[in-house]
Amino acid sequence: MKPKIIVYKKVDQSVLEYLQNTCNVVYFEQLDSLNYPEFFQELKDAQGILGSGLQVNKDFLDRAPQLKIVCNASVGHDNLDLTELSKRGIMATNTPDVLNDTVADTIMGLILSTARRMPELDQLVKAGQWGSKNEEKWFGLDVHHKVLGIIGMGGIGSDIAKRAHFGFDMNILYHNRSRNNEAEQKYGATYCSLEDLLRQSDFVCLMTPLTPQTEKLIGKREFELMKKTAIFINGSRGKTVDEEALYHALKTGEIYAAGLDVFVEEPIKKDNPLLTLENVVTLPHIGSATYETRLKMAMLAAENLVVGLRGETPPNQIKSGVIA
Ligand SMILES: NC(=O)C1=CN([C@@H]2O[C@H](COP(=O)(O)OP(=O)(O)OC[C@H]3O[C@@H](n4cnc5c(N)ncnc54)[C@H](OP(=O)(O)O)[C@@H]3O)[C@@H](O)[C@H]2O)C=CC1
Ligand SMILES: O=CC(=O)O
Repeated sequence: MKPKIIVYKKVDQSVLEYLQNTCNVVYFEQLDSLNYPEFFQELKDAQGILGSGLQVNKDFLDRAPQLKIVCNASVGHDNLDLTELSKRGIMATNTPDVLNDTVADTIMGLILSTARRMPELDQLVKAGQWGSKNEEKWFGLDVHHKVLGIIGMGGIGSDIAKRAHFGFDMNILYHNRSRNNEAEQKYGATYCSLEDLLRQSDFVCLMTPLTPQTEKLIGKREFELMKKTAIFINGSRGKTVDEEALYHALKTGEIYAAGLDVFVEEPIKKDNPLLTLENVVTLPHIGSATYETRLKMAMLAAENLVVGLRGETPPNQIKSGVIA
């Protein structure tokens, strides 16, 4: 008999067909309060789940006694309690690398749109406020030849560095817990302490995973260390930043602007004060969201699931109990 699995996010038909070759697939295009009861009913005898974002913790796993594998269609896996999964002998997988270029493109978009204030000026033009020829108040900041500090020079960070180095002649600083020799050699990236990076960078780009060590990694003190003309970009997870401190830094001119793809609460609440600021460019967590890349991620997650349920080691197994 084919093992029962649940896919809990919208995926391409080709991914479903691939999974259906070896699995009995229960498909939820998306989960909401209406179909949660049905989802948890199905979970009781499911051996695998595939999707992204569900908090897979002790309570969840208590409701999934047959589970053998949890496949994130994302590279981030802060939604998974790896210790609890490991205790129960349940495999966990993610989808690294296939999204690096796409996320790096998004980050470059945030860098350019914050520095050159594109969304703000777009609104102005559409509102019929392009009164005079060219106003100094529309000026922004250069990107080329500036210093880009990348906190989290991993797969995505390296692809951001590549674009910034070859495309924009930027000087790259980075901070990790360990050195990234490849980024140093290929993109001339210079390793430095977090403090030095914050002081020297024109653009500070946060690209670490969310872990206990990176939660609120950037807060009041870190914004104080940044240049007044610094632009802060967050492509990691909302909780890596103290959002109140970020609001204060933007509101008081401690930093120039921010480009944010991720937030503490997603979807962001309408009354979040960050949304009142002109010097913030927001995106709805769409770093990897192109048709091509989302298909690759879903297919990779499906391959991990099929291999894992065959009793073999999936290509992107996350080390048990290890946080990033
Ligand atoms: N906005 C979006 O749509 C997307 C967001 N993401 C987020 O980006 C994150 C990174 O993805 P990816 O590049 O593939 O991951 P990688 O594991 O390839 O890179 C992560 C980097 O962060 C560094 N890092 C980890 N912990 C710390 C720390 N405490 N202090 C400083 N550096 C640290 C690591 O280096 P070292 O181990 O040496 O410290 C590594 O270089 C994901 O976990 C996810 O949260 C990913 C995809 C899309
Ligand atoms: O946020 C997206 C991811 O892949 O992680």
